[in-house]
Parts: sequence; structure tokens; C-alpha cells
Amino acid sequence: MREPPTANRATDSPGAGDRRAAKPRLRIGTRPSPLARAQARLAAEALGCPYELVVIRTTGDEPRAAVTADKGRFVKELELALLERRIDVAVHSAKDVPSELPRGLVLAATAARADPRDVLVGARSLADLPAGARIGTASLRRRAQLLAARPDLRVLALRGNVDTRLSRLRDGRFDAIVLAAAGLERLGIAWEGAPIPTSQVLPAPGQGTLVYEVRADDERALALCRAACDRLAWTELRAERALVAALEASCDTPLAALARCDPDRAALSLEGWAGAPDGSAWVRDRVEGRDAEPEALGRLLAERLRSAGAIEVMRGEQPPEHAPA
Ligand SMILES: NCc1[nH]cc(CCC(=O)O)c1CC(=O)O
Repeated sequence: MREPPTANRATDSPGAGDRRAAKPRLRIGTRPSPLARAQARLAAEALGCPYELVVIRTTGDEPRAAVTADKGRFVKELELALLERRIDVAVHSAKDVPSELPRGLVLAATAARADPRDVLVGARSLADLPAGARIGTASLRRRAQLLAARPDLRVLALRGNVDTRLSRLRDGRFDAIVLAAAGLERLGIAWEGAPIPTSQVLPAPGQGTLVYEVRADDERALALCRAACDRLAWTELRAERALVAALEASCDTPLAALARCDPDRAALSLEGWAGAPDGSAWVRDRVEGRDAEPEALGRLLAERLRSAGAIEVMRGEQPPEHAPA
């Protein structure tokens, strides 16, 4: 479904309305949620070319279905639209994009990365929460790390759009909830709380990064995306995705990772956390290398985590090695 043309004109994309422009506008696909639309608009603006937003509605976006739908499903609907040539570019939150892409599609580039951290909304810090406090999140990765830091917390399921989640907190169903800083920032929502230090909760691989997916043979879309690519975010994403792929992890795996580029030193660091779903054990490690070889760094960290027992720990098979006192 197309957005009304007025919605797009308001963005004032360069060249829009230029009658000499021979090329049709780039069709950028997005899901209908407010966050997805805000992200698609941001990512589209960063491309700096005439575009139109094409909203792809899916059964997974029905309120009822959202409870059971996996994140991969939303990504797949946009990928189908790409393959069927209904859109030219799909904009995704990189953390929702699985390791394996359908044949014929590639990740072309990234927009600049927002704050990759998770934030605690409703409290100033994890230490500030009373014993047994109720924390809302549906993410296994967040749950595992919250329990690793504070085994007394009651981590309760919380799903839905960012707005829905915040209203559940206001309703008093939770003492605090965990959300991505990037989502709140992009929606421009005012919130009370604080970012959680990455030493306590490391983000999901790809968190805070928007990625452009295109057809592998679409030279025009590839060139436009690559020209707008943020090199730091792209390098960090490649390292984080290589780690996930090497550990054969998915969005249901309690695996966290954060790569950071230091362009002055041409250096890249990659930190990873793999834990038991109940937070009773975990493995954490950090490697550093050259920013020219992000995949090698991802594989190196995967090997080290694997040797330290990450696979068994993530399956909840190993007795606690680093159980919090
Ligand atoms: N799981 C849904 C999702 N996918 C991406 C973001 C946030 C934006 C981003 O990480 O780029 C969110 C919301 C959240 O986790 O709070």
C-alpha cells in the first residue's frame, strides 16, 4: 500500500517533481508501525534521492498476531516485496535481520548508528530497583542479562509497539521496562529512566543500526545505498553479524554483541556475551583488531566464546561458572 503522495512531498526529497529526472523514484518499503515508519523516513532521507515510502502490511502487524509472530516474519514480508519488485529498498532494524538472507537479496549499506544501548524506563538503574521488582521485556537476551545482574528480579513478558509497552508501564503492571535507546530516540518520545551500562546489559547484535536491503542485481539501488553508507556502522554491523553467524545464533538466542570502530586508530573492538536463559551462567569476552577485517574479528570472538563453553551455556546445559554471588 502506498502512502498518500502528500506525505512524501512533505519530506522535500531533492529532485522530487523534477520533470527532467528520467529515473523513477526509489520505492522504499517499511512496516506500518510508528517506529518502522520513522526509521524508514530517516533512512530514506539519508539516501538523498527522490523516493516514496511503500507501507507493507502483514498479518503479523495485526494486534492479535503480534503476540505470536516472530521478528523474522516482519523482515520476510519486506523481502517478499523486494523479490516481487513491489519495492526497491527494504529498511530494517539490523537487529531484526536473520543471518541468512533469501537468494537474490543483499544488505547494501547502513545508515549512521544511533545509541546502541538498552535503556531502563521507570528506574534510574538496576541497582535502584527494589528486591523482586517486576521488569517488562520479551527479549531472551535482555532477560538473561537482567537476571545475571539481579537474580531476584521478576522478568515478565512485554510485547507490542513501543507506545503499547510504555502504556503498560504507566498502567503499573511493571516497576520498569527495558527498551532500545534508538527506538525511543527515533520516535522522539520523552521517557524517564537511564541507559543501562553495556557492562551490565550488552545490546543485541545490530542494535541501533538501520540497514538497507536490496536485490543483488539492482545496480541503481545498490549504488545509491552504498554512496550513503555510514562506514563505521557498516563495519560494526559486519563484525557483529559474523559473530552471530559463526555461533549459529538467532534472535531467540541469549547472545549480545557490540562492535566499536575507532577510525583514528583504524581499530575495531568486538565484545560478546552469551548466557543461560535464566542468567545463571554466562561467558563474556572482547577482542580487538583492524577495522579492515570485521568478519575475521567476528569469527575470532565466536571461536573464543565457543571454547569457553558459550554453546552449552546458551542452551542452559552448563552448571554456573560465574554465578553472581
Ligand atoms: N525488537 C523490536 C525492535 N527492533 C529494533 C528496535 C529498536 C531500534 C534499533 O535497535 O535499531 C526495537 C524496539 C526495542 O527493542 O525496544
